[in-house]
Amino acid sequence: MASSPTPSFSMFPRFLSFAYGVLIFSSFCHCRRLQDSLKGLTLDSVRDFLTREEDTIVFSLIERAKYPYNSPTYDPSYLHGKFSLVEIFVRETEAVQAKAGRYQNPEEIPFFPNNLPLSLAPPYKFPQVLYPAAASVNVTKTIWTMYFNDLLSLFTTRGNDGNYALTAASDLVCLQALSRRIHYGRFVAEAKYRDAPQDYNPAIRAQDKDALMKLLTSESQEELVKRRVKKKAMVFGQDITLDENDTGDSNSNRTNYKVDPSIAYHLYGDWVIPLTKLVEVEYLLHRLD
Ligand SMILES: O=C(O)C(=O)C[C@]1(C(=O)O)C=C[C@@H](O)C=C1
Repeated sequence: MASSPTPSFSMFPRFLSFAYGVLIFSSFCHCRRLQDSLKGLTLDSVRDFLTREEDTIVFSLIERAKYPYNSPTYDPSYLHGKFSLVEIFVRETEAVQAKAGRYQNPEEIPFFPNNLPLSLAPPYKFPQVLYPAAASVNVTKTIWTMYFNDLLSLFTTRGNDGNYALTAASDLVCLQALSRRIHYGRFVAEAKYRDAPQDYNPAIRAQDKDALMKLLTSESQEELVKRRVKKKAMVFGQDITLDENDTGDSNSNRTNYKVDPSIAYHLYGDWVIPLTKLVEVEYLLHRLD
């Protein structure tokens, strides 16, 4: 029977040059992937993402508005413990989602990152387009407080229907959509910086937040975003009724909306856009670290 050749020391130089070749090739591929992903990061592409995210946010608000405010969901005394039902729901769901690999994606940031279990999913090579020293900008605490203290009562009716678990589940979908949109400000800032580093560098070196805010602000774009979100709330949230002979082609009965479109407009103008800009500024402050 032929025996397999035992590796001899004389094979090591060949093995080493092979391994070295693999290393060079894989870092070449990595660089190519990085370059490709950076090429894909343009102001248009990040704005496309923000536009698509509006759909998710508007639909999530419409879903949450199915239930009244349901205050026991937010009151720790309802469960006789330290945490409210919604907080427990978010913590536990994030743990399951962490195991499923959700937070491998740099676009996703958990509200409760401490003690999250490791991902069971094999690592996926998400494009690493963010500047590492700036990538950790995090405003989840502000989003959490804003959502429960300011937003919720604006688009839910008063009252209580006992659907606290469903309420918490819908809150989580809203929170995750808002957080993804707002933290996407890191990608917007990176795209803007790459477009014109010479414009941003002096303000970054001076750590001048006001100058950065001025540089990245486009009032016309903000107005366009707010008007589009308002329209989405009108189109996605209208009550659809069919008369007997209605073919479904007409545009009648557009007066009842599940979420008031002007609230969607103000939600963006007063919270979503300002927080996205805050993330952009914080990101840029660390862009030369
Ligand atoms: O589209 C941009 O340029 C962004 O920076 C995003 C955004 C927004 O949050 O929608 C924020 C700041 C700008 O003033 C305009 C819009």
